[in-house]
This record gives sequence, structure tokens and C-alpha cells, in this order.
Amino acid sequence: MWSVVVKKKNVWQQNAAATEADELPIPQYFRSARELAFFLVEEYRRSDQFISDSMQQWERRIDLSSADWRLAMEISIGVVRRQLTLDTIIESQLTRPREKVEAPLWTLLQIGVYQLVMLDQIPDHAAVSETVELAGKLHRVRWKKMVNAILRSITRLMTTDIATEPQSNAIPLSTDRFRCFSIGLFPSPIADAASYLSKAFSFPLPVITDWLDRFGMQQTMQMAQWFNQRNKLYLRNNALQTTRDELLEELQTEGIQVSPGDEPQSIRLEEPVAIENLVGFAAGKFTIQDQSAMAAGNLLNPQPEETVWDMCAAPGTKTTHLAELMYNRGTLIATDVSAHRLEKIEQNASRLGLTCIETHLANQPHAALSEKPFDAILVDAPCSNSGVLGKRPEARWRLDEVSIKELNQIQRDLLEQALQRLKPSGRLVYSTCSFDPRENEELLQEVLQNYSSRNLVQANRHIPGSPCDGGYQALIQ
Ligand SMILES: C[S@@+](CC[C@H](N)C(=O)[O-])C[C@H]1O[C@@H](n2cnc3c(N)ncnc32)[C@H](O)[C@@H]1O
Repeated sequence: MWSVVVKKKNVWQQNAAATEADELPIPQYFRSARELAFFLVEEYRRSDQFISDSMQQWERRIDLSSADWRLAMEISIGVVRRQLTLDTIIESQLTRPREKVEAPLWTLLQIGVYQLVMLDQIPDHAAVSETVELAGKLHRVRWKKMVNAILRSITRLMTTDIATEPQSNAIPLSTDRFRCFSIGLFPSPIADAASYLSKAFSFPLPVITDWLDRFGMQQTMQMAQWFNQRNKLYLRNNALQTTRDELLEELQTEGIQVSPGDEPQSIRLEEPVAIENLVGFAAGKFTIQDQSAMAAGNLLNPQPEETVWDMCAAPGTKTTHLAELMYNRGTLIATDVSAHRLEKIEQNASRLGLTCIETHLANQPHAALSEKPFDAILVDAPCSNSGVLGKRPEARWRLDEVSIKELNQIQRDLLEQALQRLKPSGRLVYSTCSFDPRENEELLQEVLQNYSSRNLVQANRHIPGSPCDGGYQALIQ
């Protein structure tokens, strides 16, 4: 079974030898989408920095139209997410070992192949010529010949045929549509399903092997595809300010396509929109939250005037939900080990007009945590994040075969602390955004053995894509 740690180095750093070309200077201003995409991916390769953090850091240097900005995001995020697929395609056309190719040149090839193979809106000739031209802009004229040769040979292999089943010459567009090449570039899905799925959907092999064992071929493909595509966003109406129906109507009047979701507060956005520009956002009428995560607050169902503890609270997406369910009446203690992230809870509470939340740093002897037991406790434990691998393009490459035991230790400690502070009549929800049983069912079973007065009353296991993020929540009484 695979497990997770935050890796110090990403896959590329491990493969790449330092070369003179590694020191390509970051431009003063980014004036082309592809150049920005190249440096975003390069920065990730060199420093392991998240694409979104580099984007923020370079914001003032970016001189692009919004369409070019979107293209740069699409390419850079796509290249990091689908690197194993891109690498497999590039390697099939290489006449020398990969280690002999300078690392930034490899990045350039990935950027070209991503446009060719994954972006329908870019004509093949533009994907090739723009990538060759970028080599010139980077003052690496000597790369042009190889970039041109490899991209053109891949163009020649591409067909317009669509298969309905996985096959060695095809990459997935969805779980029943596969774009075909004229020759097999991937392992045979019949002879070696795990290798095919790993390379074609771009996930580490141990992760895919584990999913195949637990869920079978069809569901593994569905989850991998879910993590690879852009998924719908959900909003949660703030019950203090508006009802779900009123908010639906208000958003529809603004021309936003929305529909009610499965949780009582959830609203599904049918199209991507700039959420922070919506009128109701600054006014605190809603929060962005996946409906799988909303299910945690609803399962705990805190009541007005109760005393409630959210143990791992930052940045407060669930804390604010709990406060809304309490109609801002009672005491809601929010703790976290990160002081910086605790500030986010306060910012979110302030925007939403919630005043019943008290934030405290966790594990501080002076923490003003009441000695009184709690009516309700939420333990939203740190976890492998295996249910939300699509949220960040880098997340899947941080999964590693190091033991999950470290996380289990933290989860166990938090759960035990919570059980000891719960009223005899109290309710506890243990939740994670992982669907790995070792962090959920198995851990609970082990801990509850020592608390014979407590019972697992209800458990929700969310499989990624069915229909939202993956995760787990259990109600204990
Ligand atoms: C899954 S996140 C919480 C997300 C949050 N509940 C929300 O919905 O916005 C887990 C959090 O646990 C915090 N954490 C890790 N170890 C902790 C500990 N021993 N005590 C309290 N918080 C901890 C992390 O800083 C992180 O913010």
C-alpha cells in the first residue's frame, strides 16, 4: 500500500542533473503565456514551489491579457499534473537517454507536447512553432532542432480516432473516450493495467496499484479521471445572511448558472466564475466549500448555545460552517497549531459576520481552553489528502511509499484528546479528506476499543468523484 509524506524533492529534481542551462534567469517581465508557463514549471522543478505560489510571487512581473494568463495557468498546471503521460510520449521519440537531455529543455518539450496532445484549441502547427520560438527567446537556439524534430514526430503519430476502451496507443479524454496514436506508446492495459493507468492518467504507480486492488479497473479510471479534470465548485450559503433559495435567485439574476447541491446549504456552480467578484462574496453571503466537506458540519449538527470545539480548525472553512449552524450563538473554540493559519479563521469569520468563534493556538499550556467538557467536537485531522488530489497539480507527486504511521500517530492523539474532553452525552465527528481506511475506519476501530461507552453511530465515506471530493466522516456518541 502507498502512503504519504511531504516529499522534499519532486520527481524532476531527483532526475535532473544541474547544468549551465539550469540557471536561466527569470525575466523581469513575462509578456507571453508560454514563457510564463515555462518559468512556472521550471520553478516547480528547481525549488518544488507550488505553481500558485510562484504565480503570486511574480504577479507584478506579469504583463499579459487575461486570455494569455489563463493559457499560462492551463499549460503550467497541466504539465505538472500530467508529467508522467507527457514524459512517456517524449521518451518514445527520444534517440538518446533522458539523462542526457538538459532539464530545462525537457520542460520545454513537455510544454510543447502538452499543447499538442491535450489542448484542442491550439492548432498543431502553432504548438510546434511557438515552442521552437520559445527556445530562441530563452537564448537556447541550439535546442530548436531537437524541439522541432520531437514535436513534429509526435504530430505525425496523432490521429483523429477515438477509442472507447483503454488501449496501448491511446490516452484518456474521459473514462470512455481515448485519443488514439498510430502506434502503441503506453504499456498494454491488458497485460499490465497498473502501468498503463499510471502512465496514461499520470499517477504514481504505487497509488494506482493500491486503487486497483481496492476498487478495480473501472472505479480506478473514474477516480483518476476525476482528479485530472476541472470539477464543479460549490458554495455554502451563510444562514445568518440568506437562505439557499434566496442566494440561488440572486446569483441567477447576476447571470451565474447555479443549481442546488445535495447538502442543505450547497449550491453548485455550473461554470467557472471569479468568485471574489460576485456581489454576495464581500457581503459574506457564502463560502466556497466542497459539499463533501459540508457534510462534516452537518453530521456534527451543532446547536445554538452549545459549547463546541473545532480542534484542527484553520483556515476555518468548517469552523465558520459550525458557527452558522449555531446561528452565531454559543461558544465555538477553534484551535490549530499554525498561528498564521489561525488568522485566516478570523478573516473568514469577520467577512461572514460571525462573532461566536474564539481562536487559540493548539497545545499551549496557557491556552484559554475551558476545562469544561464540550457538547460537540470536530476533529478534522491532518491526513494524506488522498481524496483531494485534484485540488493541487503537485499533490499526487508528493505521495510517497514512506509509512503512513506518522500521520496515524497525530490522528490517534487528536482523537483521544477529543474523546477525553467530550461530555458523556456529547457528539464527536472525526473527519479527513482521505479515503484511505488506515486513516479512517481502521484508526477509529483501534481507538474506540479503549472507549467502551462510545459508539460509532454513522460513517460517511466519500469516494472521489461520487459525486464530489473524497473523504470520510464518522459520528461518535
Ligand atoms: C485538514 S486541515 C483543517 C482544515 C479546516 N478544518 C477547514 O475546514 O478549513 C488540518 C489542520 O490541522 C492542523 N494541525 C495539525 N496538527 C495539529 C494538532 N496537533 N493540533 C491542532 N491542529 C493541528 C493543521 O495546521 C491544519 O490546519
